Amino acid sequence: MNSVKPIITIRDLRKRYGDRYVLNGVDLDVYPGQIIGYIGPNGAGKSTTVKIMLGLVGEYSGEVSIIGQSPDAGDVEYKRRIGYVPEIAEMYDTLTPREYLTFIGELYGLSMDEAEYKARKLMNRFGMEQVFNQRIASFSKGMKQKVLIISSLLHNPDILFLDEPLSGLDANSVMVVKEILALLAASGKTIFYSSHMMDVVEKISNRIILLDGGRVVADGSFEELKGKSQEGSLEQIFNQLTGFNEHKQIAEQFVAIVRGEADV
Ligand SMILES: Nc1ncnc2c1ncn2[C@@H]1O[C@H](COP(=O)(O)OP(=O)(O)OP(=O)(O)O)[C@@H](O)[C@H]1O
Repeated sequence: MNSVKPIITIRDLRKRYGDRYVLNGVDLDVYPGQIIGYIGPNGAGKSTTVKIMLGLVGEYSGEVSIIGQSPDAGDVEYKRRIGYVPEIAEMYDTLTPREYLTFIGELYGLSMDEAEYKARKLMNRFGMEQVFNQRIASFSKGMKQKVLIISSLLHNPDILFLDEPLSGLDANSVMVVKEILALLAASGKTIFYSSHMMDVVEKISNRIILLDGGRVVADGSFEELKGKSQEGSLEQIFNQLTGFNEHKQIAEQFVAIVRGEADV
């Protein structure tokens, strides 16, 4: 790995909202071809880090370099080499996939014909040829998710940022998308995968980064993380490393309150 240059470098990244630091000195080197499972408790700072890398959040301290460029340098050229699937997407429901994907493709520098041609073919691969000209508003959650995945890949990006990309997908589609990610990584693309689905992260990532309280608290392959912990599954390792073991107690109190049985 060491002879290859990192495609993403982060040094002592800090970010605060008001008086509160949500990132407390994050250091990372990410190499081409890696599938990074980026995990951490709610509010750990995962989205904030990704948004900083995408240039969507500024006013941070430390160094961030994506494909040799700083997101806050004002140069948007590197963004053409990035794809992004947000967790909650602003999709233009009144548009059809043909209109939406052509529009996104053009934003990324494709010609209209090229974008439409590619979008149609990708939609067909997802079994959505019949709805290419239907309004997105009428789509199921999984169908919308597939359109989003296509929109992030139309321009053949080098780095892909994915936030819960399998959300809403059926079991068959999950298998297809996991395979797509593995093939993309094998061809040298870098994938930054944020998810709370530990079983999926455990299987698809070749490197797992655990963020807690705005700091990287674990970084390594699943096997390496397992070696450092007494626990077996990534879910258990996550619980251990984030110091959480009261799930039963919280659940019992919650249900007792729901049932009107306890005053906790
Ligand atoms: N625009 C903002 N203004 C103020 N605080 C914010 C803002 N954006 C994020 N935060 C805070 O920063 C912290 C980290 O948020 P972030 O969304 O990065 O967490 P996350 O790890 O992605 O969480 P989740 O797993 O729930 O998506 C949270 O405490 C959140 O409330």
